[in-house]
Amino acid sequence: METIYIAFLGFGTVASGTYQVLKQQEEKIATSMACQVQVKKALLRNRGNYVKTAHHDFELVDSLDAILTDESITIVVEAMGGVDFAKDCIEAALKAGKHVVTANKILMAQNGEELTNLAQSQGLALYYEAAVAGGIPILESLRTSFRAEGLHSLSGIINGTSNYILSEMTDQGLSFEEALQAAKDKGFAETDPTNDIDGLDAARKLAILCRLAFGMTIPLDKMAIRGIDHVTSEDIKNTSTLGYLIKPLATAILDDDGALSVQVGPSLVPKNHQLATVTGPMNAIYTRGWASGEVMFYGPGTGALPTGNMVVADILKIVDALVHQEHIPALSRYHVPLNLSAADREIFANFYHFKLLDRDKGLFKLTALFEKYGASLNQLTPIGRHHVLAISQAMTWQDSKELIAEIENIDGISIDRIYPILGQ
Ligand SMILES: NC(=O)C1=CN([C@@H]2O[C@H](COP(=O)(O)OP(=O)(O)OC[C@H]3O[C@@H](n4cnc5c(N)ncnc54)[C@H](OP(=O)(O)O)[C@@H]3O)[C@@H](O)[C@H]2O)C=CC1
Ligand SMILES: N[C@@H](CC=O)C(=O)O
Repeated sequence: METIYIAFLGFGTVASGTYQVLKQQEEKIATSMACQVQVKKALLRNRGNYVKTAHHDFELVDSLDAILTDESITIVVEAMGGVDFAKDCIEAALKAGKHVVTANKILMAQNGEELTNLAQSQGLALYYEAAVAGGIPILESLRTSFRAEGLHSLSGIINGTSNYILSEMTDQGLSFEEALQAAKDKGFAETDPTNDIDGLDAARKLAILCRLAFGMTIPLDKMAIRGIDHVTSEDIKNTSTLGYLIKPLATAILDDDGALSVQVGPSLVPKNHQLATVTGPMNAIYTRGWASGEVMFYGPGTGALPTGNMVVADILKIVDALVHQEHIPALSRYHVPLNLSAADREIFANFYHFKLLDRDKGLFKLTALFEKYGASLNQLTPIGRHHVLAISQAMTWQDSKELIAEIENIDGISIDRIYPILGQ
């Protein structure tokens, strides 16, 4: 039976999960693929950090060349993270004629198009299923199962740390700081959790999703990105009384003219919506399409085995094509020129949390202002003595900012919060 050899670049959480799946399912893989898949080498930066307790049957090497010049190695798995060195390694591996699998979301969000083009020009695979929502096979589903679908929108909970933090604040009454510490203790958060909290991690994953779902490559500076660190327990309580949960959502909505609106940030999800059931560190991607209707993909967004399972799926896709001498399909969609919403990051609906210091005077002025912007105060609920919550439909982000600026100038009102609402 033929053997296909692979090499790891880095051997941390994802690589060791990948190795574990390959070893544990060795027989099943060999039988179903009519081919054996074996790890031959792993590039390590610091052998001292390598966990010796794990049994391994591959060679540990210190230089990339030891992998690139080994002609028996067909597939390179980049599992180091970071941008510059990882990019150099992937380019070098492709130029050396090796197929590449990576879980690197930062690199694939930033340089995905360029690297995919390089792989395609070489007739090689560059697969990165594990880069978005770790254990959920969403990218391949978008590429294959939704090939003929015209998606209208995609909303995802694609950062497990921020979902865990907001869930703990909602369900256990923890403060933001307590919930963040718990996320660190449980290993969901990155070593430096800044990008989990400020929305950048989810924005990178959304950029990758949009390439596969809508064919558009979106630079991160064109997205409206907000973090979850300003969410307070009071907001959670107040919005809950109105029937909403605050969730870390990444959303892309395509309008009838083909313009995409993209945003990431804490958003209000009606309690009876499927995305409201996605709690703790779990991830989900909810799509609405012309033909498929509503579909939700749900699963773990992180962890050695779930993520390793997706890396193995990418490896086996390549193995399958090699064994059957088939063309290697590119993990990309037809390219559509970037077309962001004319209204610049339109938000379907907004939620405002006001403190009316002088209730009667404030309310009068607030209603007049909303009228001026063509928005509606369609849910106005006093909470406590001076709090009022209001929801206005379908405002643009630019209008929202202007409205807020005007509100802040009114005596007797202080605006505390603004949250978008998941489009119904
Ligand atoms: N963990 C998860 O659940 C998920 C991770 N990912 C992505 O997968 C990738 C890997 O993540 P993860 O496994 O968690 O990271 P880890 O930190 O656990 O592992 C990274 C490994 O790469 C090694 N490494 C880093 N830089 C170099 C280098 N210059 N040369 C050689 N080896 C190097 C590290 O070595 P050393 O020990 O010396 O630092 C370590 O062994 C990242 O891109 C991450 O974003 C994606 C989805 C989920
Ligand atoms: N820190 C990330 C891990 C996976 O990408 C998250 O919390 O989702």
